[in-house]
Amino acid sequence: NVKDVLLPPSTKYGLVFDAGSTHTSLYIYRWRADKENGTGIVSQVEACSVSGPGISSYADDPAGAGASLKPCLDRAMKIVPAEQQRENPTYPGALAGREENSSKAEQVLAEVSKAIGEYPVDFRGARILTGSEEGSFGWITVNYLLETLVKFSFAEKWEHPQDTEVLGALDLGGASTQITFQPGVPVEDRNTSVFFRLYGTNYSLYSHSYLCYGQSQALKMLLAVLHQASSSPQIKHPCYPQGYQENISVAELYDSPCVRAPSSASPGLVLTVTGTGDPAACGTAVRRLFNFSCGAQGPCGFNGVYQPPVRGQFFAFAGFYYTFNFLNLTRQQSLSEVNTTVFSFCRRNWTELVQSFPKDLKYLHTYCSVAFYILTLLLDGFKFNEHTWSNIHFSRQAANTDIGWTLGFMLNLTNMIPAEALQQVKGHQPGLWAGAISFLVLTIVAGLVAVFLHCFWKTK
Ligand SMILES: Nc1ncnc2c1ncn2[C@@H]1O[C@H](COP(=O)(O)OP(=O)(O)O)[C@@H](O)[C@H]1O
Repeated sequence: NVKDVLLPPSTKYGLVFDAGSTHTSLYIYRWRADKENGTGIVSQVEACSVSGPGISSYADDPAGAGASLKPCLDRAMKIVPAEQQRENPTYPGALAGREENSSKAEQVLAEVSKAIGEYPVDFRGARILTGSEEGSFGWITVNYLLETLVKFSFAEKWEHPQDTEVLGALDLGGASTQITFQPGVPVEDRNTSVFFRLYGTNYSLYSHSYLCYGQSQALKMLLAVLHQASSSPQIKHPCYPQGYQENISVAELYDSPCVRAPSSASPGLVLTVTGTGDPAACGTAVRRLFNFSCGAQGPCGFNGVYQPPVRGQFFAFAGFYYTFNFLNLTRQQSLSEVNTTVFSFCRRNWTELVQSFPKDLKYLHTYCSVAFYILTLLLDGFKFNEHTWSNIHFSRQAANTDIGWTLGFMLNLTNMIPAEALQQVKGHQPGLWAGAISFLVLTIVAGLVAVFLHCFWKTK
């Protein structure tokens, strides 16, 4: 078995931080050499949520970012056996985000590295992931976890993993969204082309990350569009439930580069946003966030970005999952059933919603907007249609492990998915084995910070 051969001789742990635009988590992974029990595949032990918002919110308080990680690091130290912390104390680190040269991001990174340095782990430094890496590592995670499922369900296929169709990955974060898949045609635009050689097989992927098209920023853009269409500080919001009302200042609404404030707007002005619960108008408003015309340069996603037609099965996770899960739409319902559910949800009034879902108040007012946003993004943006719709699997987890970039990042860092076919390495290059295994022994910490807000603040 491919994966068995690569395993370290005992249980190892890897820690990866994911500091997103809206939240931060520490993922604790474990893998073992034990053939009978789990055949050495990586599994997630725990995902610890750092209290408070994403580390990126700490751009003006880098020390606070370091301190915010401590409860999760303490938790990890309880899980990873003490002797392992000292014997195998290497934890590579990384920082998820966009702009490597943002000085604020660097400061946050430095503080975070300092905080991790106080723990008995060998921290290898954090770095910022590009949007394309975020998409690609998500794709590796999905396909690593799904291969495992194939192994157990379709032993035959496992013998010939190259016969198994890889899955595409759809990730909806707070600030950006990524689409990554293996198209049936050559990728014509080098900027969106990603190449991997895994287990001796070549994968030529399409991957693109759309900045500002994550869930939180999209909702902000939507509100800005509605504000600019209204001539008064009273904004009617067709995607918010009837009876829902909130106030937001012009300064808060335009605090990100995803939305450009009109010159006439005075920052101190407070806007009153009132829900009208009108699904048809909501759909129309959401479509205004996109430019769907492709121009002359061939197939595209949206805003003129090249994209070959979607192909194969897809996993849609993070923001794609949360809202669809809330609406009970993660069971492969048909597109028409999804539309009916979303329309009728959008017509429910706020008082009734609050009574029905008292535990979901944090996001309750957003579910209609986000449902329309997801439908528009997938159908008009990524160009799924009523036939390919059924190829999208809305999931948070596979094999008891959260789907996101962190696992793929760790697998890549620890070289757990080798580029070359295993027989070759095994048969002819024992030295590489020692190298691979000792590298595995150097466990992990990784990941920090989607630096959106920094970038935003920096560009301000
Ligand atoms: N339970 C939930 N219901 C609805 N939306 C959610 C829920 N949890 C998180 N979100 C939103 O989903 C989006 C994506 O989440 P996540 O992938 O954690 O973002 P990031 O990593 O960019 O912080 C964010 O905008 C976040 O606010």
